[in-house]
Amino acid sequence: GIDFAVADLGLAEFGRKEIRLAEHEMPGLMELRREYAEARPLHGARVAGSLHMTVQTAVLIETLVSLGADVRWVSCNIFSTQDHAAAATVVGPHGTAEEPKGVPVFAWKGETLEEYWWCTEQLFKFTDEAGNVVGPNMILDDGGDATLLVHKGVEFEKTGVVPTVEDEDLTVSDEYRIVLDTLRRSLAEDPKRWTTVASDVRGVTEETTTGVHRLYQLAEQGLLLFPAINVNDSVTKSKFDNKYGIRHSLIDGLNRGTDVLIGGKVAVVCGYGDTGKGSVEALAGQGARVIVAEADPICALQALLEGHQVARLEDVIGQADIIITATGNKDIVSADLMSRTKHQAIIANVGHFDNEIDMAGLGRYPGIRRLNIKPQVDEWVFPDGHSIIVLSEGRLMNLGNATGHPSFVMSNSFANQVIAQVELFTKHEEYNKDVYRLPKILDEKVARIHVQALGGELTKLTKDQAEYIGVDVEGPFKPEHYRY
Ligand SMILES: O=C(Nc1ccc2nc(N3CCOCC3)sc2c1)c1ccc(CN2C(=O)C=NC2=O)cc1
Repeated sequence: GIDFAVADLGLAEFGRKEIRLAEHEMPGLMELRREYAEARPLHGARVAGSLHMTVQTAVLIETLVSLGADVRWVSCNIFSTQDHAAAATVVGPHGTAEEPKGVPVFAWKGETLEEYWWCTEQLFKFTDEAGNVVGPNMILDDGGDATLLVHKGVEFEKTGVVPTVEDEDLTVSDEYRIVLDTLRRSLAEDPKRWTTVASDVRGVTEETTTGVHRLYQLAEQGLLLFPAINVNDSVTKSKFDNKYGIRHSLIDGLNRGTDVLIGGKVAVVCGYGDTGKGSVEALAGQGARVIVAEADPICALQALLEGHQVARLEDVIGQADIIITATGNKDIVSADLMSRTKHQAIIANVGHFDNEIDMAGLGRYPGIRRLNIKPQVDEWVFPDGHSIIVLSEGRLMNLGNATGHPSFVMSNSFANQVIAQVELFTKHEEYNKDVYRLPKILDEKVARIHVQALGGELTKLTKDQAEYIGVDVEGPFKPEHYRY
């Protein structure tokens, strides 16, 4: 039997139903299963995955398995696991709760940090045919925690010492102390463990900006232990996540959270990058009058040419019925600004991190009262009696008040992941210990599959036309620096 740690295998039946529905909305992954079914290019791959254990991720996992991979999985966030998806992934399409035949998953919603890092450590305990514990030879990462554990492990094996952090050394986070304790324990068991793991790993494919940033830092310091593919910067990943994912789930989150009519209202969107563009389009589509706040003159000009007023947040906050932050920056909406909103104005964040809205400052505002309406929806009442409705406690509301990106959007992201896993596993000799993006032709391949799935008919260039613009008939159609 397989090893695993999930909340409740009894949820597997529900999870399997939602996985089946999601497969229909994830044509990218299902097409890759068909295309690679024969070749099984990931036969022999042992993939350690650290990525939100959701219904969509279950489809990704089962795609890797159908391409021949052996997989172990954890979530990369202590709250993001959908327990029914985790259960269904362990049971598998042909197993039962009594006799699971799926994939070892170590994830449940609401893990403590100690549990989170214990789960992550389980990723590295594959067993080979002879029943020996072996490590992965591929990593699929989101945020870089699996990659971090290997790199820190190797670093401490080199010196033979895992630093003990003196309690008064407050600069070190509690989480880092947990990582050190995890490594100290594992080094005591086997002082060469992580060096062995690292030597087996052919490469890592990374999902998000945070993880990609960490990889570039390791590469710059010459510390990267294996090649990495930056999946985040595939056009069919980040632009689609940010623009089309948010365009869908911003409205979903607002409706589930407040059921407020958006038509006829004034919405202020801070930030007009891909996420802001998706947010503005969705709100304008519902009949809101949208005002954009932007620091970048190019993005601001784009907003104006789309017919939206561009103003400073502090000048228009009093007119706003709905305030959305999508800047990827911090300290966008202060408590003082929130004290000047209309009564029952709604504020929500869909930006990169959780620090766009100053929740700490709001909690310290003199005389403020917090009234919880329902999970992820709070009314904060100011001394003057007016209130503001805050969604997801200022954190990403598309996750807290809705269900994240829709399956079709994740199909694009995860098709890039599968292609990147196949690329690194089968051609790892062609890669140095550096960070790479997928070639544009593969980005286009992901797009082709999804165009076809939506019934689009691509126009074929004649040889003459292709030569005229200096491209191959089959692509790539744009230069590397092209901005879509
Ligand atoms: O982060 C994700 N999800 C998440 C869900 C709930 C949640 N609750 C939280 N808290 C904070 C403390 O107080 C209690 C509540 S944090 C948190 C995070 C997440 C990101 C990307 C994808 C990628 N993705 C999709 O978007 C769709 N399918 C996917 O795999 C998923 C989840």
